[in-house]
Amino acid sequence: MSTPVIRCEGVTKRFGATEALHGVDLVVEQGEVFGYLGPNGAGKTTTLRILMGLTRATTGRVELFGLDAWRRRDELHRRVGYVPGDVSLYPRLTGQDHVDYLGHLHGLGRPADAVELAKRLELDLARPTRQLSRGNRQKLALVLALMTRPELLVLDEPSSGLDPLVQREFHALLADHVTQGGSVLLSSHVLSEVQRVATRIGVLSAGRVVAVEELDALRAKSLHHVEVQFDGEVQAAAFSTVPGVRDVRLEDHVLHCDAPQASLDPLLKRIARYPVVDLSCTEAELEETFMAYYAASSEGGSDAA
Ligand SMILES: Nc1ncnc2c1ncn2[C@@H]1O[C@H](COP(=O)(O)OP(=O)(O)OP(=O)(O)O)[C@@H](O)[C@H]1O
Repeated sequence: MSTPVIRCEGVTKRFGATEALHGVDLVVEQGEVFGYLGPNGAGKTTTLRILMGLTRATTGRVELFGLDAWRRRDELHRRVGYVPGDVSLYPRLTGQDHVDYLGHLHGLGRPADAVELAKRLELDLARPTRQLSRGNRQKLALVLALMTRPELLVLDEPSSGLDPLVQREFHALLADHVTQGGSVLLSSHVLSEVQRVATRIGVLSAGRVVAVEELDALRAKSLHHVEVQFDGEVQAAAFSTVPGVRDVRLEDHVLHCDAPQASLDPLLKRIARYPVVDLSCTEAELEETFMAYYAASSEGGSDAA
């Protein structure tokens, strides 16, 4: 197997009395789009800053392409494009000035890619950055990260300020990056932001990775809302005992419950034991499935952690 693009083992990070990370293990393989999910304060930004060599892990092993993320950070910066959550730009310089400066640092001259990328994201490179909205600053940071054609993109909540059409183009850019052999780590506090692009997700809760899952596996667990009207009295226990079925409620002979795909067949067989008047079954949003499985483990991931 090839060397992972990212490998974290037992990573802890202490800020004085606060321990932000308590033994993070994470592996991202080449060609993956990995969604790093967690509530505010869970430690996502801290992990990303450690990966970028901007701060040092208190303990543990952190490697990019098999190289130590802290000791080899200068060399690694040339291979990684990073978009932080709070983009810092020179206020008086235009987007094009930033492009030219970074192009010069990377020995790229005047990178034509940047103009094309800006066009795709509908960004005007001629304006001084102090005039740019939050979304446009994010777009410029993305252009700057992508124009050097990095092997890995590390993105901290990258699309939160982008409108839906631009988000679609942004996802297409990520897909192009992966087609060309690149990899992506993107953090977010909502699944909906990463579900269209990520192939795997890791869930960070209060400084610990509590789950890593293929997105397809999460889809297979996808909850269905089931509602059944019976012709007479039934007992909740008849349905709550079906494995996987959750949140069983009975109101006036109407059953409401949630069931993952795998539980639908046994649940329907149980329902069929009673006279049914009406029935509906609708698939929940993936975000809802995600919250149902991980909300409990994500509680307590606040800034007070
Ligand atoms: N420089 C610092 N000094 C002290 N505490 C810090 C520092 N940076 C982060 N923390 C603390 O570490 C924890 C994790 O913060 P971090 O910013 O990594 O979380 P996050 O998951 O990125 O949250 P958000 O989604 O709100 O950006 C928080 O409790 C935060 O207050």
